[in-house]
Amino acid sequence: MQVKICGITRAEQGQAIARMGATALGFICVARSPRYITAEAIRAIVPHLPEAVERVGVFVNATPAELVQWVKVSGLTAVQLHGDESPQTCRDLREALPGIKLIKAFRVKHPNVLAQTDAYTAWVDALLLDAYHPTQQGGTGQTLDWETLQSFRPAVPWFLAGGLTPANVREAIALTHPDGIDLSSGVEQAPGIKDLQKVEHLFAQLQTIMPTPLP
Ligand SMILES: O=C(O)c1ccccc1NCC(=O)[C@H](O)[C@H](O)COP(=O)(O)O
Repeated sequence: MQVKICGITRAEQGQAIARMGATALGFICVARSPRYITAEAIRAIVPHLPEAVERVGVFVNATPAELVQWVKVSGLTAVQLHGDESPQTCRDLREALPGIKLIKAFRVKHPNVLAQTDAYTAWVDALLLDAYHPTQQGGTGQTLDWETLQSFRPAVPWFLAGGLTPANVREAIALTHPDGIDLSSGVEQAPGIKDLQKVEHLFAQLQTIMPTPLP
C-alpha cells in the first residue's frame, strides 16, 4: 500500500513522516493554497528526505513549461495534475518530463467521472480520486462516496484521497481496495502544519490491516 502525505512545508516534518512509513510526500505548488510552498523551499527540504520517498508536486492547470521549470529547480520526482489537464497534456508531459512520475487527479463530483479516467491511463503512472468541492481544489477534508468506488479497477495503480483520517482509513480501504491512500487535512494541526501524533495514529491503524509491516 502506497501512503502519500500531502501538504508538507517543513523539512523536519517531512523527515519524520517518511520515517514513519510514508512512501510519498506531497508539496502543494498552487499559489492560492494555504499549503503553498515554493520550488526553492522544496529544494531545501529534499536533502533531508530518504531517497526512496517519492516527492510529489501538486499542480492545477500549470503549463508544461512551468512544470519543467518547477521540477528542474525543486528536485521533485513526481507531478500530480489536480486540475482539468487533458489526456493530450499528459501525453505531452510524458515527453517533456522523462523519468518523472505522472499522477492524474480527478475531483469526483459524480460517479460518471470514473469513466473519463480510461483516456488517461496510457500516459500516466497513477490516478488519484479526490472529493469535489465547489470552491476549493484540494485539501478539503470532504470524503467521496466510497460505495461507488467498489469496482473501480483502472489499468494503472490508483490512490484514494478526500477526507481520510486515522479514524476512517480502515473502512475506506476495506470498501474501495485502492493501491494507495493520500491524506492531508486529516493529519494536520493547521494548513501546511502536520500533526505528527495523528500521522503516527494513521500508521498504527494501517499496521493492523497490512499483510507486511511498514518500514
Ligand atoms: O491541499 C491543497 O491545499 C490543495 C490545493 C490545490 C490543489 C490540490 C490540493 N491538495 C491535493 C491533495 O493531494 C490532497 O492531499 C487531497 O486533496 C486530499 O486532501 P484531504 O481531503 O484534506 O485529505
